[in-house]
Amino acid sequence: MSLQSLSPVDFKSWKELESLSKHKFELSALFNANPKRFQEFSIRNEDVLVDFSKNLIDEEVFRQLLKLAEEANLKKAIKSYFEGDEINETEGRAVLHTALRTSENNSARVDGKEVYADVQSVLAKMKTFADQVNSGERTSYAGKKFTDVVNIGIGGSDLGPQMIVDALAYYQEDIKPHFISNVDGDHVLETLKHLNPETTLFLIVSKSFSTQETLTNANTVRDWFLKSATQEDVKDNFVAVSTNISAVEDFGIDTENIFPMYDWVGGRFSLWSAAGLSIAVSVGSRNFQDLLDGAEDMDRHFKTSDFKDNIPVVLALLGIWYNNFLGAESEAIIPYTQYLQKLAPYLQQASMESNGKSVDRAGNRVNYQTGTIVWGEPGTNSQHAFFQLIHQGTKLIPSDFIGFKKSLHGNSTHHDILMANYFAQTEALMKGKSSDEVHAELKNQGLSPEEIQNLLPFKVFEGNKPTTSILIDQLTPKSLGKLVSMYEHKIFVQGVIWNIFSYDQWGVELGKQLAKNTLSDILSDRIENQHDSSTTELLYYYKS
Ligand SMILES: O=P(O)(O)OC[C@H]1O[C@](O)(CO)[C@@H](O)[C@@H]1O
Repeated sequence: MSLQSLSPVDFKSWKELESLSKHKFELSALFNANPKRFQEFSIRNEDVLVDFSKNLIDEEVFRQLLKLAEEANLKKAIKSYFEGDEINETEGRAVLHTALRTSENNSARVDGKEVYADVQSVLAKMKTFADQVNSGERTSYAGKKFTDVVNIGIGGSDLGPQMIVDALAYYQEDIKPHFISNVDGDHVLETLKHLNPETTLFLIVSKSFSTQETLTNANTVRDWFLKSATQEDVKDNFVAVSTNISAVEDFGIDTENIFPMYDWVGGRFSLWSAAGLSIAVSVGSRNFQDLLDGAEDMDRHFKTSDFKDNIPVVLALLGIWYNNFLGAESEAIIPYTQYLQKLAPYLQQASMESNGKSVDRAGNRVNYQTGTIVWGEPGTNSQHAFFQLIHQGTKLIPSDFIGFKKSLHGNSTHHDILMANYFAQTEALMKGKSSDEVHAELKNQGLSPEEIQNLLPFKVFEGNKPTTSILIDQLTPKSLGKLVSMYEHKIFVQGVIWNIFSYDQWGVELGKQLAKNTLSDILSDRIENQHDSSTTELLYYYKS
């Protein structure tokens, strides 16, 4: 069953929201008017607290946003998503990354076909592999314990695993992880410079096994490896993760060393699959399972909670409110932990490759905004980089502040300072600083009335900047699984309401095609392909 094609602009709630968006939402006034605002606009789910009370909404806006979800038939869509219907219609596929972490009824069905046993057997193979590598039972061609593992992949075959491995560095095994994604030879050679072929394990991850960057990098790495080893040794140090088994075999990888992926798991949602082998190897199979369990907890919450108490649904609706009604173009992700420094780049692909669409499910050009621009950096670094613009610039940038009650290494002096900044920033963004306050402050500093007048406009903070505080007990594999799953479902909900197909990515194809022609022009004596004059001149300049 496919998702229905309903344009959101035709919904009654959409029109209501349009007229509500003309109101002024003063956060301080809203808090003063409702002493229970925090209680009403926050959701607690086990170790996760989401406080969305510092958003530019009142009770009526929230009610209409929830209605919007109802009118978009979200309930039915969630059912189709979890039941493995072919909701990725343009590619004729189900979207079932959730099946990779389900334990419910020992069952997962894709278009009516039971896949649970197969998923579990791949997972078991991954865990055994990771355990054997980490215990030293599985050695390199030289009979040595692996000291390094290199993931070669790009996009979803890199960003998710890399983000998780980085985020869980505290839980890391002895083996050192590396990631090669860009087809930038300098980066490949820079990485190889520090590696010993006798103790390095290579994981080639490519769902299609046809991605130019990954295959080029894999070939370069294999050539480097063969300078010290033989073709026969490839089977001990190279492993592949792919749906394209025959292409992997052609590359020379032993059938035993192939971990399958599924076409019903999109690349950008594949970290839970064998594409996450670098995670299982880096942090161990137990932690990988905890990651899956955490994601499943959030899946359950998403599937069963009323929309008003449903974290992914509420986050998605807030995003739609800012994007479609208040004119925001982007949203910032600000984790208050360095471990999550790759979260924003990961979410950029997950969100922007999914919802960066301008054609609705009926094939018509949409007449409303869709996917937002996602960006961010960890606090407090971001405070010293781009917070000036969030505080005093002209753009509306709703921001997610992700913080943890406890640090991992237990240094409370640092953690309290870090979290003081987390709380202070959301408060400062909301409250701002009025001209009266600035006036009093400058007067106290002994400035003359004229000096005060000159300086005052620059020191005023308008405030009223929206933030959502996501406060989690501690960064563990389980809580991380929950956090990632939460954002995955937020993306799904937004796609349903925007009436777009979130799970294809045709928009990346054109550049790939042109790059092939351009490469042939670079490699041949003459430029044979038709280009615009700018590109032609640039190519001549490059070749000269
Ligand atoms: O795993 P593959 O097939 O090499 O693809 C890598 C990435 O390329 C894309 O198809 C496009 O960028 C992504 O969706 C995907 O994650």
